Amino acid sequence: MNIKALAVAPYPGLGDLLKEMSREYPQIEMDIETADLQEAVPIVKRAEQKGVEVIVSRGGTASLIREHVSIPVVDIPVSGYDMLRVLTLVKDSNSQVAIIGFPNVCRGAEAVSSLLDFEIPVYPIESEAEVRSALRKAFKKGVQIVLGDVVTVKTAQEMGCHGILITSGRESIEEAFAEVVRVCERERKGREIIKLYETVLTHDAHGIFIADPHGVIRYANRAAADLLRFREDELPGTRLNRVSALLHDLIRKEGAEPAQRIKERVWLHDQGVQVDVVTYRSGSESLFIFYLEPADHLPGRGRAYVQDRQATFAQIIGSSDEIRQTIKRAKAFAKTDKNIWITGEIGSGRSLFAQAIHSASRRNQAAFYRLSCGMDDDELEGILFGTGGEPGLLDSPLAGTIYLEEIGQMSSRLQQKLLQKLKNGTRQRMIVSSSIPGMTLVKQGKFAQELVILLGEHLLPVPPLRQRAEDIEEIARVLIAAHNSRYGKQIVGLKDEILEPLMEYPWPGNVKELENVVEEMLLLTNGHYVGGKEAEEVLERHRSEMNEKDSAKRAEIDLTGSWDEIERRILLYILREEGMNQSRAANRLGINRSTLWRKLRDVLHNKTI
Ligand SMILES: Nc1ncnc2c1ncn2[C@@H]1O[C@H](COP(=O)(O)OP(=O)(O)OP(=O)(O)O)[C@@H](O)[C@H]1O
Repeated sequence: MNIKALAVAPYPGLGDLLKEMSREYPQIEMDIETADLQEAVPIVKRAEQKGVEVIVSRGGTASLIREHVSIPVVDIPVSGYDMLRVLTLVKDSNSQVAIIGFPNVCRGAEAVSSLLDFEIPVYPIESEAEVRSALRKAFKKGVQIVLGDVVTVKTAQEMGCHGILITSGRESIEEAFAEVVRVCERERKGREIIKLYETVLTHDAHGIFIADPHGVIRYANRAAADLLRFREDELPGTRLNRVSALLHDLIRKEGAEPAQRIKERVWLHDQGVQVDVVTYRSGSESLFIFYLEPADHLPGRGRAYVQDRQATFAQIIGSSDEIRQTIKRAKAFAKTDKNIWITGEIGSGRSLFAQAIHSASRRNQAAFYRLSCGMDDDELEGILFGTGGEPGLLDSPLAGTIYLEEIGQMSSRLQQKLLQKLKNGTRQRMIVSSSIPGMTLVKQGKFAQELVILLGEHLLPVPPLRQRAEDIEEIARVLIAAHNSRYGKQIVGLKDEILEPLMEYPWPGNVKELENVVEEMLLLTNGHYVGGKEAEEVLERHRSEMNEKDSAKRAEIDLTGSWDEIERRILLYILREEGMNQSRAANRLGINRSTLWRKLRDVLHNKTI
């Protein structure tokens, strides 16, 4: 094996000896530099960058180098022979002698001097800064000759005293060369083992990553990077809270109870994940090893609606003051962990706001569950509170935010149960929506006041579309762009003559209704602009349907006329009842969404109606 080494000799004579002796070790490719203490630092840093595997130096210079490089540093010892040589030299001198030096120099000095029956005081030092005061102490005691390292000798001479360098002889250098070979073999074996472990970890199907107590990721394998949606090389050095606030919370928990092994199920992006955190103690430091395993079966999934991709504030379109103020409030609420009560008309974007708040909150790595309180009471109870031993959403660590739509429809029995649960504390943030404000529901005797207070820690009224008519054009443009690609159209905008009636229409179904109107208009448009007769007719139909709404409500469904007319009334009645939500209407009618759309289109095309 060929070893790339650098020797830093603190005094020139050592450099010469190293050069001469390195010829006897052809496997060590050794560069030799002469530098003492600080002078050595830039030299060794450069050498490390160039791929030098080991550094050889002596005494204080070796110790200093060790602080600045991560490769091994071999210390040329001061052997018993070296001590013997120098002590023999000064033994018969009439002057008082002392040794001042780093531990490697002092080591053995006492043993050798006592063998020679030559009492010699020893002043050990740990750093260059201590040399002067050690010398002063020695001079006070009448010392005239000081034996030591380069720095000791230089300083003694500066202070007007004799200094004799304790040099390292051939035996010490042989010892150092043998150590270079041993250290390199050990390092290479260590590197091989690390490589082997890294290969195993890289190919492990589990996501594995390691974080330090400050939450900085030290290592991450490929599977972890995939689950966390980062590049493998981006993760080391990144703070865990930037990657996932939820996982970061786990180590905060682990930090509090270090003996425990943590097992949690969390929601990372669109994936349920089983997380195990093991604490590894390395010296005084604790490292957290995370094992991530994708978990396919998530409680509540399927029964409650878990949104995989969350909407964000960027998707809320509009530049009216009303919508801007609402977004501003909602963004401020997102920063807190308090429950939010959203009021607003059907289709006004309450659910969009709930999702955007979740996405901007610290819970965004956990799931957003959306449930309608209009569903069967027992089913809602099962999902929220658990059934058959399976925990409910309110006890599931997976749910970050639970959004309950139309909370006003919740039965008083479930209201009481939810109230009890909230009083005992839940892990989830609750967002609820209603068309009627909470306190009005209380006055109507439909809702428990205490629950309104607990769920409405923050109140977010979402304005109806008619109060922000200036947003209509902007929303319509985005809808047109989306539908163009869906229906293969090349529509580029709205004609001015349709914009005014669109802005004047009161939009009882709000943005949801606007979505339907624009979709209908677009389907009937053959040119490049939405407008003209067909578009006006679509709007006219909506207007007359809206006018019919009151009478239809009074008379329920008018059963006069042809079957087509009755079917059309039923379809529109159900659609309106479901807030113009086609999926829910189709569900209620027991037909699929495309059949509903086809029926609506036929009805709309039928000019006889
Ligand atoms: N400001 C907006 N910008 C863009 N799209 C919007 C905006 N507000 C609402 N929408 C869209 O309108 C539709 C209805 O919104 P959403 O479902 O959030 O309303 P809702 O008040 O929760 O009503 P519902 O209870 O009927 O679902 C959704 O497709 C939503 O993406």
